[in-house]
Amino acid sequence: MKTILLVEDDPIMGESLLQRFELEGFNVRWCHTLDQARQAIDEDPLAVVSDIRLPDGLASDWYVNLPARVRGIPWFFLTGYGSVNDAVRAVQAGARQYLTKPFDIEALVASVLVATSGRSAENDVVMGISMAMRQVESMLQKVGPQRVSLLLTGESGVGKEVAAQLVHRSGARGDAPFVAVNCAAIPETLMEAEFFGYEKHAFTGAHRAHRGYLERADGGTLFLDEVADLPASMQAKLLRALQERSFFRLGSESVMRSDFRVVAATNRDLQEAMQQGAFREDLYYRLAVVRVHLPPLRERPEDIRWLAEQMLLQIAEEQGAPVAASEAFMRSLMAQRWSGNARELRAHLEQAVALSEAGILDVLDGAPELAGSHDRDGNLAPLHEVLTRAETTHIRRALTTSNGSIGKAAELLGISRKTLWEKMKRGMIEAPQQRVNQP
Ligand SMILES: Nc1ncnc2c1ncn2[C@@H]1O[C@H](COP(=O)(O)OP(=O)(O)OP(=O)(O)O)[C@@H](O)[C@H]1O
Repeated sequence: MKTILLVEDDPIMGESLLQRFELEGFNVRWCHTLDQARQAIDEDPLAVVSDIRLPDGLASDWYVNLPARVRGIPWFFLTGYGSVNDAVRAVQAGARQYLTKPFDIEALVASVLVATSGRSAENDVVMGISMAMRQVESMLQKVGPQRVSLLLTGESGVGKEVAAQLVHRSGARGDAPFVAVNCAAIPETLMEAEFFGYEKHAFTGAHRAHRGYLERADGGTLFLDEVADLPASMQAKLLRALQERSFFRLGSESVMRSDFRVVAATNRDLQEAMQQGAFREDLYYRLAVVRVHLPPLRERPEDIRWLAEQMLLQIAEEQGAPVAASEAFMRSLMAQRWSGNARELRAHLEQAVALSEAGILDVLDGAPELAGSHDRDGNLAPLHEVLTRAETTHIRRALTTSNGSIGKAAELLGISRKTLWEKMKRGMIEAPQQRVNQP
């Protein structure tokens, strides 16, 4: 049974939380004192929602002294203004989040739902909780096991690769390969060799044989990102290989066979590319047996909070240290447009965590450029220094969001490529390495 432990001595607050969580289908065990809670915690609830100050003591003191296994349950603390420090201490010891009263019940419910779905259901939501993304996700799960070709469309950073991986997981054996190829990042001269592989001595510099992407994807998924960037010659060769399900390594005459599913992705308008003759129609129909469009984040604001919470959990796991965000911080995220979509959100969160104290995110961390607004003696820094720092931070953020592409970053920033170059040179900012292909 999905039980939530609610520890709250205020009868009105307790009653409304009880009703709200029951509405979500949870069974709620409501305790009014710490003493009652100490007994109820042994019933292994899915999550705990607890006030800090209770008639018989501080819930945060109780929490920090619990064994790690119990602290690993998702705990949410509700605090009045006076007990924020206690809540922060609890978060540092592993609690999921604290919300300052008066808080938004919907926000608490959304966070609890995210935290508990990961523990109870095998089929977690992966793409988003908005209606649009739920439809996307159910479509992906439906086509998963069918091994038909799939074309994912949507702006840069919306999560097309995440979608491709979901399809891969829902269709293939657990250990089947997922080979991701960024078609825009491979020089045209190397393309054939990278896709089809080559034999030793096939060309000058081929010191040993090499398995191409098609071969490596055998039994699994070949993910062709930025597929619109495939040059015409490669489009023709790829089409042939897909149709015949076979190909030759460069320098070899023996036919290679490889059985894989193709998932292609593009942020460009392929219809237009076809009309202009830049993309082959026959290849399009080969790739787009099913077409799924991922809408931009600004069209589904209800996913922002959900995504941010997923990402903060991932970041905390990667860093091996707890991360928690205040409600004000979450609201500041929801107020932004995220033209770089999930990728921009992720970059923003990583930066906020890096600049935060002990992984606790508050509104100021959402504007990290202000972090250096005082010198060591506490004096205000000159305006030009603060502005320069803000500019540098923001340019770095755009470059991360654009995956290192200067053209895209300039577009996001609303300045010309040349201006961006100049600013990067002046601020000694280097573009991060573009992600090439990760097998
Ligand atoms: N549903 C999600 N949950 C968690 N993280 C996500 C989700 N969707 C996207 N992200 C994160 O956002 C970033 C961009 O996602 P992804 O690479 O899938 O976008 P994309 O649409 O393939 O971008 P591009 O078109 O530029 O290749 C990644 O860091 C990814 O982990």
